[in-house]
Amino acid sequence: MEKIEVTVNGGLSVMSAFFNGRGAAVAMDLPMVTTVWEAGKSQTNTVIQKTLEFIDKRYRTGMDYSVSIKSMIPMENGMKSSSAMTLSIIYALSVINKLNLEEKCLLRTVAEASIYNGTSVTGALDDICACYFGGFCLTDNTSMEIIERRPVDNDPVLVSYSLNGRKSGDIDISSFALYRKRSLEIERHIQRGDIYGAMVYNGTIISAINGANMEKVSYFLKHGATHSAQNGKGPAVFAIFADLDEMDSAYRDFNESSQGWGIIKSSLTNKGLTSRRVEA
Ligand SMILES: Nc1ncnc2c1ncn2[C@@H]1O[C@H](COP(=O)(O)OP(=O)(O)O)[C@@H](O)[C@H]1O
Ligand SMILES: O=C(O)C1=C[C@@H](OP(=O)(O)O)[C@@H](O)[C@H](O)C1
Repeated sequence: MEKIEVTVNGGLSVMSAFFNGRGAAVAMDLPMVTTVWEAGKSQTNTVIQKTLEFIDKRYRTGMDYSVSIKSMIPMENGMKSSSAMTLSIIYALSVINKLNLEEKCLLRTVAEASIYNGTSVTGALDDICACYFGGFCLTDNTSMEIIERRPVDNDPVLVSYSLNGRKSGDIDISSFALYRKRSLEIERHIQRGDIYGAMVYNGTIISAINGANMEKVSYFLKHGATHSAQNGKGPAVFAIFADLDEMDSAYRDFNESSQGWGIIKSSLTNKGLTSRRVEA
């Protein structure tokens, strides 16, 4: 039996689309490997079932599928696990069913499915693009258009993530409208090419709305991070270092000082989606 295996990476938020529909994200080397094959219905979570249901309704695929996911991306921490998952499943289904979706149509379909399966408010096209293409991606999630893509340097990054996540689909974005003007400053950082500055300001504004785990930010800053803040809606906190020795010691010392939190050492990446056929 033929199976389709899809690999995509997670990422970080640069500008959350909750303010005005425009969002930006950057890919990070943190792979999720998803395998999909035609089979009787398997035990999956509701989100996966809803994703399969969306594609069946739209393209009348009329088959049952099994999905297996091996992921390095912590869930519900703003690290793009749901976009990676929805993209991978839909990409695999499009190959299996020979849907021949052109790129733009594929990405929009994934965004619509992300709203349908309850993991996204705006469709999160920014996150889907970063997972699909790699690098930096700025999108308008209201018109479902890609505004800009840029390659990134493979800078190393530490991310502290919470074992008690925060689901994007549950976020009430009504209060974000009050901060719309402030979010224009995030865009100015992006226009100047200051991605890390944008990430810090984005995380800082959302922390002002939802609260943040500031002790994690201060931990990283004290250990030499040049930039640290909540990663978008969080609760994960990212940290960028200029000095790799300082970064290593922040990584090493972390475990002893934290309960209910994990730490990941990774780097930004320009790697996009890859797929291959595998035999069962
Ligand atoms: N490895 C996985 N296996 C199954 N479902 C997953 C996996 N990763 C993410 N998900 C789904 O995506 C949801 C997380 O979505 P979301 O709150 O948007 O988190 P994130 O900020 O990581 O994108 C999870 O609750 C789960 O339904
Ligand atoms: O639900 C959504 O529409 C979004 C969720 C957020 O991503 P995460 O789910 O990764 O936090 C945000 O960064 C993105 O711009 C839009």
